[in-house]
Amino acid sequence: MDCCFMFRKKQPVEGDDGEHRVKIFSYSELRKATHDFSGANKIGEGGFGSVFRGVLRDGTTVAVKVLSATSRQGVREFLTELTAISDIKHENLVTLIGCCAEGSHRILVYNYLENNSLAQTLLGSRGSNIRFDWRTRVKIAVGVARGIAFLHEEIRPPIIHRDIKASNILLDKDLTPKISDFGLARLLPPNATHVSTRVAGTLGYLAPEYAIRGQVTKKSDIYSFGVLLLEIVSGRCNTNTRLPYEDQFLLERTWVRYEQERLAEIIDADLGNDLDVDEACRFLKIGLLCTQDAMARRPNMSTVVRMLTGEKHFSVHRITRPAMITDFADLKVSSSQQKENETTRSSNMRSFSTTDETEPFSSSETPTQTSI
Ligand SMILES: Nc1ncnc2c1ncn2[C@@H]1O[C@H](COP(=O)(O)OP(=O)(O)OP(=O)(O)O)[C@@H](O)[C@H]1O
Repeated sequence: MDCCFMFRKKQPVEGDDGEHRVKIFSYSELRKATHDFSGANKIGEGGFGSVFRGVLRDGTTVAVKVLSATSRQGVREFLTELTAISDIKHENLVTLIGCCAEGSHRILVYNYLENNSLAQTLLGSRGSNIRFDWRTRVKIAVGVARGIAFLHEEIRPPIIHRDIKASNILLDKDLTPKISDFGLARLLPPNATHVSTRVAGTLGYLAPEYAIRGQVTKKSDIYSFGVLLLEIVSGRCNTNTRLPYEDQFLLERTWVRYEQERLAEIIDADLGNDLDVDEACRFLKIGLLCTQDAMARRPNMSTVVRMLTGEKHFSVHRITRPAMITDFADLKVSSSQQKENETTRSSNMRSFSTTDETEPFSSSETPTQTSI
């Protein structure tokens, strides 16, 4: 039998009254809903555990996430954390409906999103019937950016997602993007991270300071979003080892084309003529802005939203090429193009416009670039 667990918020969301409820499901109800967690009902497997499609007694279709790494957490502690997460509601975040914490079982119940993840639909090799036209991609990019901005800037304390990537962007029936897995890092035992368990699918999204030093800040989410944005515009995964070596890494490839002033070649060919090329190139440049090595040079998320929507216009701005970008001598470019690129590479930077020069440099980190 369902019941409701009354909780006083540990970490209140601004503007709320401090009182809220988390729906508690019994293990037997979730077992029934998912046909005993059958293989046929399994829709995914992630670093936190397995995900099953289920139908509740009232007919609601849900996604049931059976957590694997949290069994050491006590019921009260688990519910307290979950209560904080379930308070967080936004159009671009997956809604947590409730949970189960019986014995060693720790299970989360979410709204079911009909159109799967961006990883499976836009980037997946299995193909999908969804047509991601340009306006849909804009809606997805802006929606994800708004969801992250909400987590970073509108709730207290802010939530750093830590794992922004295409498989964590789910799509509802109208292709509205919903970010999943936010706040779940709090449910892990101390010193544990689910990221390392699925590093292959995550690696290309990790900011250098996160990958090398384990340093997690809002700016590491911004970096991951930048990579995701390149994927949305190009329609391809950030890493594709089936391509020739120089094309395998999307961020590198985008940099090469940017330096060659051939950025439009990065845009997904499937879009045909159905797009605004200038807007798509602007999105790619925002992706490059977000993936700069220096955290202070990456814009914050609400600024990214305004850049994407065109409310913040580019005038003069500089993007620094990440140190990891290799030398592209093996790329087949015309000799005149090559010459032109040499000049650009020697300065190890590129410029494009934005009306706000100050924002990306707002932290204490001093940029070392020269003026354009
Ligand atoms: N609310 C949901 N509605 C529909 N499908 C879902 C839902 N939540 C998860 N899924 C499916 O389950 C899959 C696994 O999700 P999960 O978030 O556990 O792992 P992941 O994102 O693939 O990997 P990781 O845990 O490393 O981030 C998703 O890719 C998606 O296909």
